[in-house]
Amino acid sequence: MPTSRRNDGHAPPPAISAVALRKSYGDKTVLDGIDLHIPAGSVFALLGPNGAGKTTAVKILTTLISADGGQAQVAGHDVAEHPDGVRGAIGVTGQFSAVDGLITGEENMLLMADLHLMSKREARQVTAELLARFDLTEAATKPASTYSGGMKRRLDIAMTLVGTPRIIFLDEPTTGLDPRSRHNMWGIIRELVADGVTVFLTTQYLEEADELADRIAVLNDGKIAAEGSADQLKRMIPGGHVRLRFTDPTAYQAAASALTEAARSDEALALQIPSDGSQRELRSLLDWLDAAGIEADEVALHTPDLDDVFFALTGSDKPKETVR
Ligand SMILES: Nc1ncnc2c1ncn2[C@@H]1O[C@H](COP(=O)(O)OP(=O)(O)OP(=O)(O)O)[C@@H](O)[C@H]1O
Repeated sequence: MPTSRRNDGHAPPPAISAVALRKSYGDKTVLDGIDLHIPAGSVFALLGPNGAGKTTAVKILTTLISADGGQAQVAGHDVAEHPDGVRGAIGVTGQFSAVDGLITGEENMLLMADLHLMSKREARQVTAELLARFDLTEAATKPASTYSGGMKRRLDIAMTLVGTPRIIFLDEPTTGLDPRSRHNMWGIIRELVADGVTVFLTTQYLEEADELADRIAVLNDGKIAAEGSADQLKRMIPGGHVRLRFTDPTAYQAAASALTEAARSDEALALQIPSDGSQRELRSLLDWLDAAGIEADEVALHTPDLDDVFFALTGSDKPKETVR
């Protein structure tokens, strides 16, 4: 579910925008002209298969590398012309965390506060507040190397928040976390957005984009293959169907001969009938089965999910076990 707040009905000015952004490594074009328009206070998810260029896009927008072409503005600053302005407005937690394992969580935080030129008193106060907010008070005096993966990610985000950035880049924030830690992280991201922070997220998890993002862009072959809300993307591709499964081969054959538009699976005694998932279509199918005296043992409705969209747009095969 999207998490951003929009109270006044007006489109807020973009927190991040890019036009025709390009980047190549040697003769490999990684970004082939991408446009972005990310309103302040929203969550944007950049999805793409491994190697699609997600991290490259994050690196350009966070001024770590420069683009070969195009323009980008972050927090109103041009990334090429005013990188310091961009850096002052953003927080970044990447796949390579800034956490130093040899020192304690608290010391990591104080170090960060030092980098932000805070007074000792302010540093201690901000550190205590953030450690409490991220449920790290108890572990504060233990070396960060002893933390679990979820605790390290929480510390990483807490360190990012020391400078109260208004725009946060999260490069695969939940990769490698167990489901509980992942859900905790989603809660943290929702809280950030509730405070008005803009979140630019890259993720390999379609469910994560579905849960958090107001808008999702699918990066493929250096271009944005599609962009929209999760619902808009799901509507872009066909794939909704009703699946009928039989145990009686005669009933299966009778249904298969009459329902000519159905895709057959003779081995599984199953039929897939294209459907928009509406009550009307479902009722007419069930009425027809009743009238014909055919009984299916299982009726299942499949509406396209983000997985279908992703696999359709990136041209990759959907793993067999997720085909329903
Ligand atoms: N410094 C570099 N020199 C040469 N090639 C690079 C460099 N950095 C990235 N690449 C290549 O650019 C492509 C995009 O990489 P990038 O890390 O942006 O992808 P990604 O979408 O973030 O992938 P993943 O999901 O695996 O993290 C890859 O083919 C990668 O090998």
